[in-house]
Amino acid sequence: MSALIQSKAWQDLLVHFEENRQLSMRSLFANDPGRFERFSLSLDDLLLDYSKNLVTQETMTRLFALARQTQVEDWREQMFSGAKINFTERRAVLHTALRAAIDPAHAPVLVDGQDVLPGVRRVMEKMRSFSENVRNGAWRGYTGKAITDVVNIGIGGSFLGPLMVCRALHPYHGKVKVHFVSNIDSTDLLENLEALDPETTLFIVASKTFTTQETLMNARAARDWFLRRAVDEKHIARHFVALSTNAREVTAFGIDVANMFEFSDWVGGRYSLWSAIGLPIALAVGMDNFEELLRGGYQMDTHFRTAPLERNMPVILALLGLWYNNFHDVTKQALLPYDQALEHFVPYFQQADMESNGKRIDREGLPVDYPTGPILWGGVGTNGQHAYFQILHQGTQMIPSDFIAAAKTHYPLGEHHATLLSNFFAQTEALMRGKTEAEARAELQAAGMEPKDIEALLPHKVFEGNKPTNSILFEKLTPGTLGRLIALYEHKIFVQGIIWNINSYDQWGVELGKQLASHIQSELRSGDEIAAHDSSTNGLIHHYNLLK
Ligand SMILES: O=P(O)(O)OC[C@H]1O[C@](O)(CO)[C@@H](O)[C@@H]1O
Repeated sequence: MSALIQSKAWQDLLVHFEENRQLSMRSLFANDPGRFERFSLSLDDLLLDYSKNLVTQETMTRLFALARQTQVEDWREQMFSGAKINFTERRAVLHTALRAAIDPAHAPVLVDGQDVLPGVRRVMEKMRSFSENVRNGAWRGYTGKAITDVVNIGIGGSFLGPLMVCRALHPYHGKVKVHFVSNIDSTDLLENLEALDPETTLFIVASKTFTTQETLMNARAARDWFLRRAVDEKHIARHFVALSTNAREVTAFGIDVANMFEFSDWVGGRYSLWSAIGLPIALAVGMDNFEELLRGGYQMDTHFRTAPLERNMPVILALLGLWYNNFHDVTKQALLPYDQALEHFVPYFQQADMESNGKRIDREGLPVDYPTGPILWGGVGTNGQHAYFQILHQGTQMIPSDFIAAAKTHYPLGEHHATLLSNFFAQTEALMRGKTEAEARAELQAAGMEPKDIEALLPHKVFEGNKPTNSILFEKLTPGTLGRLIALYEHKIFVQGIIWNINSYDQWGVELGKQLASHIQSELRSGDEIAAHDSSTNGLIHHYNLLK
C-alpha cells in the first residue's frame, strides 16, 4: 500500500467518509443559515461558492491536513522559485514567471543561477512592437498591403490556449482576424485558406519543440500555398513568424530567427499561452490587453502563493475535486461555463488537466494505488441543459460540476443575460435540492393527474439531488478576470498533482501513438502488403488501401 494511502491524513479522511455517507446537503443548508458565508470566498469580484458540496467543516479540516501532510506549501514555493520539479525532464515549471515579469519590482526568479525575468520582458517588448506594427498596418506584406488575417498553425498547447483566449476576448478584438489551424486533417488548413489572400495573410508557426508532425506538415503546406502566389522565397520573411524554444529547427524550416519569438523549456506546452505562444492573442486584442491577462494571472499567483490554505481558492478547488475522486470514487468532473465566449474553455482545460494529471506512476516510479486525474468534460450553458444535463440530474453516476459565469455581459440584449444567470442559479439549486417523492407527488396531484397514473409516473419524476457543484461568479469577462480564472484552474491541477505524488509536467503518454504512426506512415508510403501488425491493424490498413 502506498505511503499516501497509509498516511494519517488519508486514513482520517477515510474514517470521516464512512461516518458521513448519509450526508444530505439539504439538511446541511437547513441547519446552518451561515453555510454560504462559511464555504465561500472571493478575490475582488471573483467569488467561489463551494457551499453546495458534500462537506462539513470537519471534512475541510481533514482535507487541509492532507494538503499540509503532503507538503503542498513547500512544493508551491519550489515551483514559484524555479526548482526543477518536472524531474523526468529535468525542468523548472515557471509559467508563473511569465506573469511575474509584468511586475517591475518582482524579485529575480532563478533557473540555474540566472534570473529569467529580463529575458521574458525582452520577448514581451518584441511582441509589443510586432503586434502593434501588424495591427496599425506598418508591417506590410510583400506587395505593400497591410496584414488583414493571421493564421496560427500549432496544436495542443500551441493552439488550445490562444484559441480559447482569443475567443473569450472577442469584444476586445481589433481589425486583424485570427484563424487557427491545428489538425493534420487537410480539411482544417484548406478550409481556413479558402477565403484568404496570400498578400495580406501572416502565418504564425507555433511549436515549442518545432518537431511536431502536424504543425510542420501544415506549415510546409501553408508555405507552398503562399509561394504559389509570391514565388520568391525572400517574401517568406514578411509572412511567416515562429513561436518556439528551438531556434535550430526554426532556421532549418526557413524562418529567420529575427522573426522568431522565443520562450524557454521551463514553460510547459499546456501552460504556454502566457509566453510567446500568446502572440496571436496580442495580435487579436492588442498587447495592453494581453498584459492585462498576465496581470490577472499574476494576481491569482500572488493569492495562491500567499493565502493560507483555508482561504486559498486553488487549494480549495483541488481538495474538493480530490474528495470526490478519491473518497467518493467519482471518475468524472464537469466544467460548465454559462458564457458563450468560454466555449473553448473545456477543451483547453481537458488538455491542461488530463495531460497533467492523467498519470499512473508516482514520483518514486511506482504504480499508484489510488485514482489520479478524473475525466474532465462539459461545455457552455444553457446548451448543455438541453443535451447532457439529464445525466447530471438523474444518471447513476455522481458528476461534480463547476458552474462559471459573469454577472455582466459585453452584449446586453433585453432579458437575455438575466435569463442565462437564472438558469445557472436554478441548476445548482436543483442539483443540490433534487425533488423528493412527496414533492413530486404533490406536483402531479396539483396538475390534476389520476392517482393510478401518478404512481406509475412518480419514480421518473423524482430527483435524488445531493449533487455537488462549485459556483464561480465574477463581474465581467475582461482580460484580467480571464487571467485569474485560468491561473485558478492551473494551480488546482498543481495541488492535486502534488497530493497524488505524480509529476504533472511531463506527458510521456502521448509518445507511443506518435512512434507507431510514423512507422505506419512509411508502410503506407511503400504501398507493400502490410502483415507485420496484429490482425485488426493489418485488416484496417488493408481495407483503407482498398478504399482510398
Ligand atoms: O508545441 P509543440 O512542441 O508543437 O507541441 C504541441 C503539443 O504536443 C504535445 O507535446 C503532446 O503531443 C503537447 O504537450 C503539446 O502542447
